[in-house]
Amino acid sequence: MSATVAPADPLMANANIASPMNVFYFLLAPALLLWFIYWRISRQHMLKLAEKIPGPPGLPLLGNALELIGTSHSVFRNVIEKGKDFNQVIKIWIGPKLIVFLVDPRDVELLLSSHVYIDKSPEYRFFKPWLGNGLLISTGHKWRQHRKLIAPTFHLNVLKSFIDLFNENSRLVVEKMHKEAGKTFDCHDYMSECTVEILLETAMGVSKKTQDQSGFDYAMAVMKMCDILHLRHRKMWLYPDLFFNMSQYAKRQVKLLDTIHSLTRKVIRNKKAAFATGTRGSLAETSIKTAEFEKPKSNINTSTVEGLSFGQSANLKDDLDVDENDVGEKKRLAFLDLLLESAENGALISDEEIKNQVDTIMFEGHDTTAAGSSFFLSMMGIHQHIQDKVIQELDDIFGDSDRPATFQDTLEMKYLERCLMETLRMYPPVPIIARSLKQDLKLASSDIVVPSGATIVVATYKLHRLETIYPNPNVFDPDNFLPERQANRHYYAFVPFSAGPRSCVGRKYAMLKLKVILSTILRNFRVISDLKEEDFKLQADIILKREEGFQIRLEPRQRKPKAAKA
Ligand code: HEM
Repeated sequence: MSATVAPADPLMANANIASPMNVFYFLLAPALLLWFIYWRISRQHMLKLAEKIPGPPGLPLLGNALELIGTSHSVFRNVIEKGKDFNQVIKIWIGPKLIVFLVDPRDVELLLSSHVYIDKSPEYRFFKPWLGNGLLISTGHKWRQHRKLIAPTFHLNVLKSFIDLFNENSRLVVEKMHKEAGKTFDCHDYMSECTVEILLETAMGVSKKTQDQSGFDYAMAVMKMCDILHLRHRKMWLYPDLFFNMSQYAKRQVKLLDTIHSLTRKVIRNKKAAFATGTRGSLAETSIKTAEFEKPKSNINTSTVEGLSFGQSANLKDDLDVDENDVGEKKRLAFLDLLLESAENGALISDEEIKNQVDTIMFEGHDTTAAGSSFFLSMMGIHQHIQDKVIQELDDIFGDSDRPATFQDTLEMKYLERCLMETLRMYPPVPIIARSLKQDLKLASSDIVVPSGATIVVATYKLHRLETIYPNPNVFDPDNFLPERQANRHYYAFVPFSAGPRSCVGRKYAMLKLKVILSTILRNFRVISDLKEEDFKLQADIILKREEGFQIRLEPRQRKPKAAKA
């Protein structure tokens, strides 16, 4: 038997029905419905245009999201496999998010050469706590202003003055590698440490002489921060800040960022004090001795593909390609010094922004070069006949001397340069470049219009392996970068450093540094790899790497004296 108990006071019953919670739920349902209708209508344009873009089939609501679950390597392999059926443009859905991949150089040109499509995709926000509004993620007026300020600090004339530091650090890494001789080891650790050390000295002016424990801690923290960022890109459940902040990685990130930002602030503080007391020279270890600038010999650097020496496709000019004379005496300053001087003169950039820019350079300059050099050494280890030719070239330049490399020597490393470019073709350290579209983009290769609101991606890895552009694209062939072959290719068919207004500002720096480090290693060792390229387990979190590490062996080698000239 059950009894229904009537409320003693009917007024109380009405009050319960109209309680704030009930009103909230009562209004929530129609509000959600209205929002959903608005959301659907606002996406009509995108959905309509997306229908015309080819892509693999997906599931309702989830789209292709399930294909991005698995180990980093299996996801990479899966994506490459699925992409084989599409040679111009591919669409995927990750839930409600539309992502469009470009692989045709004409479309890539349209996107990268534009001054309109310069906004980075939302995933770059993971970098925010570290890099703030640095060059990599900023946009609009701020980005333009800072890019204009920073590009001249990477001018070749400035970079030439770093050669001694590149040599010194290369010598140190060779010394350290000697203890690995004969053993199989992961060369990435060595390349990583060496590049951070070089950046500390060249970008921030923290010299080894004045460096204390904080310099070492900083280098370690930069490397570990990169690991956390990679991990966050790999694990989708860590995408929302809410979940990430609850994870152990967030706590670790806070500690690492404390180490990193403390040193950046300290260096900026010291340099500013030195500026104020007029003792800048002693602290700014990287200041430039203009008298040391060498002019290249007239027969060098005049080919139609001269840009190659510095990682650019033929005929592609950007804001790093100003004439030597365009960079006046005042601009011949190292990175941090120039930024501080600009701030001193009341310009454009606050202390916080300077910190963001220095942190950005440290991040961008580190992992990319470490991956590029490790892939290069792996390639040398696998392709012995190609390594023979590089070694021959180096012996022709240096003979049995162990003198440091000069800028002039780096220009003569033509074959090594081709091997480096071929490495960047097959294993571009930045395997995709992503933008957020704020306006529709009509493609050049077809009638397709990519709608605003989509994330648009240049699939560099795939672009660099198109059979229509590179015959035998999966074969390591440095002759792909012979001047005549390069001249006959679309100049947006090779974009390891991106291109156009948002191209890599450190391109020339990277090429010069890599030539010095890699030539120094190959003047001292022969590289051997027991693994073949088919064994590589590639993973592309942010930077392309090998899941199994970059395993190589080194054997000390005897340099040959220069052959007597006839
Ligand atoms: C092999 C080495 C390198 C490769 C392959 C590489 C590649 C790239 C690519 C593809 C971009 C465009 C990224 C995007 O749009 O999402 C980029 C941007 C950038 N890179 Fe590099 N990079 C390398 C080395 C360096 C070095 C050594 C530095 C500094 C010392 C540097 C500093 C930067 C900066 C500041 C940007 C942002 C530029 C802007 O948005 O205006 N990079 N890099």
